[in-house]
Amino acid sequence: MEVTFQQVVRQYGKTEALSGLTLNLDGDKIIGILGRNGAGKSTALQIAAGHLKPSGGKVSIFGENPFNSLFASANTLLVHEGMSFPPALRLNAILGEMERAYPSFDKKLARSLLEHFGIPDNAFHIQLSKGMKNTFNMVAGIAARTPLTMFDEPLNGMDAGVRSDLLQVLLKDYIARPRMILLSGHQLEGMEDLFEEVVILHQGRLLHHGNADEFKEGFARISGPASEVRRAASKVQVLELHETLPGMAEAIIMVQPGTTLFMNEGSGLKSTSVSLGDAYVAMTRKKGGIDRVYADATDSR
Ligand SMILES: Nc1ncnc2c1ncn2[C@@H]1O[C@H](COP(=O)(O)OP(=O)(O)OP(=O)(O)O)[C@@H](O)[C@H]1O
Repeated sequence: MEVTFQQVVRQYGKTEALSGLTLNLDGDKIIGILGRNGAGKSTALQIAAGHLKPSGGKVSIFGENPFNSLFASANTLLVHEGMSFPPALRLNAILGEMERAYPSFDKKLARSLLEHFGIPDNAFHIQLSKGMKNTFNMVAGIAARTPLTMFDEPLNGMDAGVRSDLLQVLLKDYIARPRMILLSGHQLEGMEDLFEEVVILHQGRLLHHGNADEFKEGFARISGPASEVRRAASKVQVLELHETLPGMAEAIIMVQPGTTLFMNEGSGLKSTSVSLGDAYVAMTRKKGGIDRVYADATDSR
């Protein structure tokens, strides 16, 4: 399984959603596709699924251009909130259609999962609540078992119980039948533990691609008395530093692989790990952050 983007550009009028994205993914893995709002994640996934044509560059999925490719459409599935199904079909009939479209679709698994989540299979898709729609879509995506399955913000609107059950079943099914799964999202709780690799997009380009654990290990959060945090931070690359309580501060810093943070005993400093979500947000935050925006906006009054 190989997905490659070479210098891919995608324009929407004057907006450039992808500005020369180059990325190589291969192997059966669960890969997190992360990035701030507007970074180009959905556009990249829609291009990989063959739903959108790039304005420039080359994309290949299983060695083929996915756009208008029957082979690619039978072997890839993009699950997203805007998925639409024929309004006259009940859920059970939609599952029947998916079974015909995807050779590895497991209808029995899909029906059992719908029953578990209390979604009647004689309902129409349009009648479902937002969380139920996304649950149905994700169930269909898991049961399709396409060699490349992509989920774009799949967990929106779901309650915590449904989220954790779906992620558990996704992991179980992936272990039983490995395939390439791309997962994008902002609410990463529960999801980030599944990622073997992470791809971080920023302003339509690739900012980082690598092993998820190694990426996380490249960051640390130090907190404690503000003067001590500033002293420790002066020796390393700091992504973010702000006051918490009066006289106290915390910073997110970059840590070189294989190095240990040296902190004076009795300094009151504490070092903790940084979640994947906090790490990529810190990495892509504008200088000064929201504190600077607020200070600048209110200074002149
Ligand atoms: N149909 C469209 N028409 C015009 N501009 C679009 C369209 N779709 C996306 N864009 C623009 O392309 C850029 C990338 O959007 P995209 O949806 O790919 O980002 P994203 O990383 O998925 O964002 P989010 O996390 O907010 O969903 C944004 O500037 C967006 O406004």
